[in-house]
Amino acid sequence: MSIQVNHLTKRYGDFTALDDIDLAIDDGELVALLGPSGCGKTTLLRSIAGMEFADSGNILLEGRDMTFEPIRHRHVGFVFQHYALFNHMSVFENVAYGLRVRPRAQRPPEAEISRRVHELLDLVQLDWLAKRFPPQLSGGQRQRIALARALAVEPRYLLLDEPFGALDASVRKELRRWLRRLHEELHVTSLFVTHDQEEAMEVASRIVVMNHGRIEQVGTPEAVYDSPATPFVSTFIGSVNVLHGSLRDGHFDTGGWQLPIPNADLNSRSQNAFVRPHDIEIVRDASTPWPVRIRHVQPMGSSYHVEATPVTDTVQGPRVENDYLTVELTRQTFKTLALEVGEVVGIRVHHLHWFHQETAPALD
Ligand SMILES: Nc1ncnc2c1ncn2[C@@H]1O[C@H](COP(=O)(O)OP(=O)(O)OP(=O)(O)O)[C@@H](O)[C@H]1O
Repeated sequence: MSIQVNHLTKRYGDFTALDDIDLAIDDGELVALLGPSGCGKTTLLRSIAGMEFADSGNILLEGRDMTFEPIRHRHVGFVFQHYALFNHMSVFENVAYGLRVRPRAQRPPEAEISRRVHELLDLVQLDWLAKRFPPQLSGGQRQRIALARALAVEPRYLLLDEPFGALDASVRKELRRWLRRLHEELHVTSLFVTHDQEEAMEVASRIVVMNHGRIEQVGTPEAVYDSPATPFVSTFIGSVNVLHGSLRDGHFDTGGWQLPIPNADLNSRSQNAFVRPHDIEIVRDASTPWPVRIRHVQPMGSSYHVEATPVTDTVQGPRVENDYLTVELTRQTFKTLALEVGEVVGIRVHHLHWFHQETAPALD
C-alpha cells in the first residue's frame, strides 16, 4: 500500500513545521524519517495518519486522495514512544481492544478475536504474558505489545513515532533487529520516526533525512552515507571531518595542503570538503605531504579513534574544523602502527566529497 505526499506544508502561526514536502513510499517498504529534534518528523507522520491537517499539499494513500479524510478512514496502525497501553486492561485485552471497539457489524466473534490476539502475541513472542497487566512488563515488552495492538486491526500502514526512544541502549538494539524481522514477515508498509542515525541505518530500507521542515535526501542507508546530497546530510549521518578550502586544478586546497581529487576538473569558489574518519590512512612517514601530530587516542572496542592536528610551516595552515582530524583505524591497524601521543606521522586521504557552494545549503 503506497503513500504519496505532494507539496505538503504545515505552519504553526508563522513557524513552518513542514515546508513543501514531497515523498513517495512504495507498498511494503520500511522507511525511516530521520532528523534532529524539531525538524518536523512527527508532524509529517501525524499528517499521514490524519492526526494533523496540512495547510497545503496533499496525501495519497494507495493512489486515493486522503488529505482531508479522518484517521479512521486511513487504515493506519500507530505506535507511540510512550507505550500508551491501558494499564487497567490485561495484555490480552489491550491487543483485543481495536477489534472490540469496532461497530457491531464488523466486530469478529469472540473466538475469532481470541485466535487473532494469540496469533499476534505469538508473533511478538509474548503470548506467555497474555494475562499480565502493563505495569508488570518491562519497557521493551510493553512496546512489543503496543505493536501487537497496532497490528490487531490489520492496518495497511504502520506508523511508529520513536518506538524505542524510551528504552535503554541494549533493549533498543534488540528491538531494532526484531522490528526488521517482523517487517520481513508481514510486509506492512511502515514508516518510523527516529533521531538516531544508527537505528535508521540498521532498520530501514530507505531513509528520509529531514532538517528544518524540509527533506534533504531520500535514499538507501548506503546512499545517504556514501553519497550525501547536502552538507547537512554529510555531517548528520556518520562522523565526518570538515576541511575549509577551495577546488583548484584537480586538488582541494586547504591552506597549504593540496589533497588530490580524482576526476575533479572544476575550479570553484571557497567551500568545504568532507572526509570520513575511516577514509584517512595513517602512515609512518612524516615526510608525506600531510604530516600530523597525534594528540589523542580513543579506544572504541573494535576500532580506535585517533585525533591528529595538522603540522605545517605555512602561515595559515590547513583549515580543519575544530583544528584536528579524527581518523578511525581498525584495532589491527592501530596495533601494527603502535602510535604514540605526541609523535608526527603522515596521512593519506582516500576519499573526500564536496558540494558546489552555489547550490549547497549552508552548514548549521
Ligand atoms: N501544536 C503545535 N503548535 C506549535 N508548534 C508545534 C506544534 N507541534 C509541533 N510544533 C513545532 O513544529 C516543529 C516540528 O515538530 P515535530 O514534533 O514534528 O518535530 P520532530 O522532528 O518530531 O522533533 P522531536 O524529534 O523532538 O520529536 C517543532 O519546532 C515544534 O515545536
